[in-house]
Amino acid sequence: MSDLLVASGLVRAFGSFHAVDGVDLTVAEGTIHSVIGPNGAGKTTLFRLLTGILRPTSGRLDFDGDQIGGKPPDVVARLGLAQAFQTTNIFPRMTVLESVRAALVSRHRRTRDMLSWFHSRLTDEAMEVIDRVGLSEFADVESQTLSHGDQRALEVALALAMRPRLLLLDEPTAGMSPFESQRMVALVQGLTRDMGLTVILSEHDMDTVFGISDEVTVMHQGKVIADGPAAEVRANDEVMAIYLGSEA
Ligand SMILES: Nc1ncnc2c1ncn2[C@@H]1O[C@H](COP(=O)(O)OP(=O)(O)OP(=O)(O)O)[C@@H](O)[C@H]1O
Repeated sequence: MSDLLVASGLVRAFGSFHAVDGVDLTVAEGTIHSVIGPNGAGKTTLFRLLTGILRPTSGRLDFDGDQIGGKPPDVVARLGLAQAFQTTNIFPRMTVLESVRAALVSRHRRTRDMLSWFHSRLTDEAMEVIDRVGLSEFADVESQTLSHGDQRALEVALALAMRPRLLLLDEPTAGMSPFESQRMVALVQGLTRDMGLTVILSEHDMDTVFGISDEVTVMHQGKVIADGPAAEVRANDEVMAIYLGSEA
């Protein structure tokens, strides 16, 4: 398996405070890789560095051979690294189909010159993505009326519309019922199994993390304190006792 993403000595400072403090991270293609750690460990800041929302203060970030550190989010997304964001409240009155079509339009950049064949191709492509996340029966439903779990699935669909090779998910099961969480886990596993997608996720629910991940990286105070195969990290008593506490 080749390495799709490699971060080396990644630092992001806010004034004199290092929210991400010399992080090394290697993510192999086709794997599910979780980044965990207590509140304030630096996970969200790390994700913002990966997607280009934040520029690294120093360090290197390579995605499939391209140095992406400091490149703007649209460039990073076009290279194939996309994050599912909580965006369904931006256009609450759009239907599921309209939302995914809009995301596809932004990828194709053909807004002005859309012939009818392009419209129908776009609809087919959108329906494919909607089907992938299990929302076919809700294609014509306004996104604001979807359940919380289905809204998160739509957010994954909007990211998939960018045809990413690497998908970032920040707490994908937050606020979900156990049933909704199981569906999200199955969706993420299907994306890697069927589409060969690589997934990096941050998650507080340890059952989800160790149920789904190939590799786990543990952060604390901006630094990586452990990483490796999920079973090894889970067996690391020090990590479990000190950093995961009663959640372990
Ligand atoms: N823009 C900013 N300016 C100053 N400090 C920041 C900024 N963004 C994050 N921080 C600080 O960096 C540290 C890491 O925050 P971050 O949100 O990355 O942690 P996290 O691991 O995602 O936490 P959580 O699990 O609570 O979401 C925190 O102490 C936070 O206050």
